[in-house]
Amino acid sequence: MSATNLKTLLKDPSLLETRAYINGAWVEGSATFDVDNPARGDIIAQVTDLTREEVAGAIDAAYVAQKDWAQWTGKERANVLRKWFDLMMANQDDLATIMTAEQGKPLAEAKGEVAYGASFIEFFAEEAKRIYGETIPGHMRDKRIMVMKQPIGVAASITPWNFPNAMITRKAAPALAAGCSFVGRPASETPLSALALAVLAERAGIPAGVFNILPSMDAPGVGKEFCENQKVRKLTFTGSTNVGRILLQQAAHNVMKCSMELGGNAPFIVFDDADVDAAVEGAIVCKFRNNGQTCVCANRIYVQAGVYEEFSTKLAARVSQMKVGDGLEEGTELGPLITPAAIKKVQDHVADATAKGAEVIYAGETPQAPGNFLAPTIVKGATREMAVSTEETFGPLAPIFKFETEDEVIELANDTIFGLASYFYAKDLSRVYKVAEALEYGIVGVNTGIISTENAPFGGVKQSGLGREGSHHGIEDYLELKYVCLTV
Ligand SMILES: NC(=O)C1=CN([C@@H]2O[C@H](COP(=O)(O)OP(=O)(O)OC[C@H]3O[C@@H](n4cnc5c(N)ncnc54)[C@H](OP(=O)(O)O)[C@@H]3O)[C@@H](O)[C@H]2O)C=CC1
Ligand SMILES: O=C(O)[C@H](O)CS(=O)(=O)O
Repeated sequence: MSATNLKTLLKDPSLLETRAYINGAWVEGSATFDVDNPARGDIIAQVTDLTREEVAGAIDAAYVAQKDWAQWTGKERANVLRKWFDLMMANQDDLATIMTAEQGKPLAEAKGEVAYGASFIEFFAEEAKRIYGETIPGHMRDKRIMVMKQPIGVAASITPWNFPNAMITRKAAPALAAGCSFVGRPASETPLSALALAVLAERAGIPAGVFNILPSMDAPGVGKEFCENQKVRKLTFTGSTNVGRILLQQAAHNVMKCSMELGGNAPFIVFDDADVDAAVEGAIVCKFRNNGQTCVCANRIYVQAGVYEEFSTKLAARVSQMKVGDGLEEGTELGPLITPAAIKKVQDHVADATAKGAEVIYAGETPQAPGNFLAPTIVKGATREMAVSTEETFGPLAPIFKFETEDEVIELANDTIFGLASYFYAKDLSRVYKVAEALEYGIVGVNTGIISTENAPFGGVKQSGLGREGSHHGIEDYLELKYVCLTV
């Protein structure tokens, strides 16, 4: 397998930045860390490794810059955000190539993520002009009530490796639109996509200090700085529930306003009255997007007895056609997993399920190559006693559970600490309405396996998170309400 030689793959090699972006300057740290290509195992870049103290300096700059940024009119902020959107779309191919090289997803998916990420900037550029306050009838004859919405201040962001572009823009776009400044620490596996966003933010004219990208291997130290630094007023995190808990505990001391997009355990339910072929296609996109490495992927597939065999057979046949390989190569549908540890977690779930009675109905052939490849596995006869029923697999394992009744599957689907995304296929209108109401999740996909859009409020209930990202709701988390009581 040849070395990646990423710069040679780009139309604009200047997008491949390895320095931190702080206060409008590109900063070399005293140390660097390696970024590798999960499909080939080779090192593709060495990125500045900031210390907690250097991150604190970036927060100082963001704090100062935010005061002026908040004075810009909504339209002025909208204009630079729109330019950022236009630059992202003009550089979509290069941003996708950088993403595939560091994260592994197939190029087509990476291009899709760039467009998805850019859509949040486009959407919130528009919202920047529509941050309305209100007046409320006074409670006394000489009183008038006015409600203002003001930016909360410096917003700190910690994001995962699985969507290294969109998870950042889904936070930075509403933050900047609201008049906040932004300090973002990307995952150590995927800093290059974040730094390329900073290159384009600078070109768009976003003022120095308003948008900062702070690569660092010291995730715990940076997290503590974000939580303990009094100049930070907002923490927004996307990642596992375990890390979300740590951050919430740390943020409690300063009573920090937090948004949490955490882990999932999505049920994907197929009722007897479903269009089975549509359900199979929905299961493919829902289970195998990013090779199963998304928080909204189907983690448990429940199929009603009447269509259980038909669905299982058709799903196995469809998955057997999917190509596993290097995301930079034409035709690849399933890229590598992010690390060897991610492979082991999937293998452990397969071993646990088969040890407890599950039947493997498809096991793909993993390419013998240096990358973190793992071909998909489908099992049926899954039960709630198996790890895959309570733990998020985050990889290419599709466990099929059989169920008999609607009440039974609702109980099974809701029996989890998570509550992010859920999906079901059915035609009966009464069933659709009742099941959508009964599922304890922030998101319900009906006759679809993909729900991601900037137009909708994305987020979870229970231990899948706090707050919503996207839609007009998404900007509220970056605003404070101020009640002004006027005596006239
Ligand atoms: N609800 C949602 O929208 C999403 C949820 N997730 C969930 O995240 C998990 C997979 O993503 P993964 O990246 O492994 O999740 P992690 O929670 O391990 O990591 C997420 C981010 O947090 C950082 N981090 C890790 N430990 C700490 C700490 N103590 N303090 C501060 N930051 C820390 C990581 O840094 P580093 O990588 O450098 O260690 C990374 O940047 C799954 O559970 C998935 O469901 C993922 C994406 C979206
Ligand atoms: O990180 C994730 O899994 C994303 O939130 C999923 S989505 O927003 O692309 O659906």
